[in-house]
Amino acid sequence: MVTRLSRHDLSLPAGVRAPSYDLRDVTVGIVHLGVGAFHRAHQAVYTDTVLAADPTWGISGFTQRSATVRDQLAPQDGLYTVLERGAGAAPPRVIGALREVRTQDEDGGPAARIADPRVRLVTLTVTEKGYRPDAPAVGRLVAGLELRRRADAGPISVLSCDNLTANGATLRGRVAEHCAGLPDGDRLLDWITASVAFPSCVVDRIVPATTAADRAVVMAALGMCDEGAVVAEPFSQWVIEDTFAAGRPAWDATFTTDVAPYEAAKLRLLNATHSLLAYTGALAGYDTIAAAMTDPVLADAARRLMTEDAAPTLTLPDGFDLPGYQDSILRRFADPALGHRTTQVASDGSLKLPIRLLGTARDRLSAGGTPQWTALAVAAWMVYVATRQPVDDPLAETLAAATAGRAKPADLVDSLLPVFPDDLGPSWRELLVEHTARLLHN
Ligand SMILES: NC(=O)c1ccc[n+]([C@@H]2O[C@H](COP(=O)([O-])OP(=O)(O)OC[C@H]3O[C@@H](n4cnc5c(N)ncnc54)[C@H](O)[C@@H]3O)[C@@H](O)[C@H]2O)c1
Ligand SMILES: O=P(O)(O)OC[C@@H](O)[C@@H](O)[C@H](O)[C@H](O)CO
Repeated sequence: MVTRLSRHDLSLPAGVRAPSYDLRDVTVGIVHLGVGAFHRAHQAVYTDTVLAADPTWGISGFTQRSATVRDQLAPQDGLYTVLERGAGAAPPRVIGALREVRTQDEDGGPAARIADPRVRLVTLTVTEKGYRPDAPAVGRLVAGLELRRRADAGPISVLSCDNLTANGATLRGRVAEHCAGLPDGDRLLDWITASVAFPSCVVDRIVPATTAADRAVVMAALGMCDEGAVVAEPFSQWVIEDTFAAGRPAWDATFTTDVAPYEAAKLRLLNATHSLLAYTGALAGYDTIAAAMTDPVLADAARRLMTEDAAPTLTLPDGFDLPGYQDSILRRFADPALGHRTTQVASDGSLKLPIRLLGTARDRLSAGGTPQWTALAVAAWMVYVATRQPVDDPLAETLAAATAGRAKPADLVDSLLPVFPDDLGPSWRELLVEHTARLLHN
């Protein structure tokens, strides 16, 4: 039988990097909500790197929807491997930063941990869905902040690491809305205003869902079974607004006073293009983003979405190398090593498109421009929704009902436009109808 990765046997083969600190020295300073693949390949890696110098920033991770990740990681004492794939990949690395992994019902859940005075930071990766009013993550966070207030456990910071616009301010807004519905919500909100910081940050690393084949590669490298392994590209970036209330780890990140220019560049260039490739690629029969990038028509559309539509809307940080950034995005997408599935990136479009694409469309239209490639991406989503039922989206039922029997391009566009928060006007609708007609007749 193959041994399972655990702290009792960390005799890893040469070529596999192990934690450089003693796991027994690490105490918990961070509570993380949503222990998905991305957290394990991004924030937990940055944190792992600082633990030798400061072991007070271990992570207590709480799963949000199921016990699967707890069952994968708890028997491994929170240890797991990050396997980099693609040009310049580093050797496999075992991460020890996750010192606890629990479901939200265990040991008082995240609330009890957030009330612990040694905890000074809460981080979240709960997807775009996790910020909807019906999602539980914000309520769990607020319950923890209330317990912390009552325990007089001191200031704390809350850092959203999801792909949202102004993720810190957005989360602060959701927290305030949640407090407004509580019996003693005003008192809690006053305490939050005085004691809790919500810095914004921009996260970037492509981390596809782990497959059984990935786990087999990790097992061959480790000589041990690792149920919690994650696969990532070598590239990693984190730009963080440096406004923490109770200290922070000395992460090897970019700290700044204003993340907004970085955020717009990342969402409107990288994520928008990712969505374009996901929908047009899936409609053309490509399984992965890299396969879609082998199609010259789609690769050209990806470049032109960035250069013709998104770039003119951006105010870039000083010294930002725009052509280099755009080239690097296309190179990253084209790397076949990752196998990022078009259907994974295509999920939750009703929530992602307003964040990634509609800001560019609005800005180009109000400047008198014609955002052709942005319209192509949104039209491709519309055709995808109409032809790939059921789609993976929190509004799946609404989308199915809206598009049922809508075979004509104009009808399809009119059935789906109300899903978005803003009406961008008749010329936008016309652009969508043109692209939808072309896609439906291809
Ligand atoms: N994977 C990437 O390449 C990547 C890169 C940058 C940013 N991100 C951000 O991280 C998020 C998670 O990505 P991932 O790859 O870890 O996905 P994943 O599917 O591996 O994990 C998703 C996590 O979100 C939680 N979640 C999902 N729906 C929720 C809901 N309604 N309420 C509360 N929690 C919910 C899940 O329980 C899980 O912990 C993304 O949505 C994105 O915002 C991901
Ligand atoms: O993770 P999601 O579902 O919000 O979006 C899918 C991808 O576009 C995204 O994860 C990118 O890979 C990532 O944002 C790169 O940093």
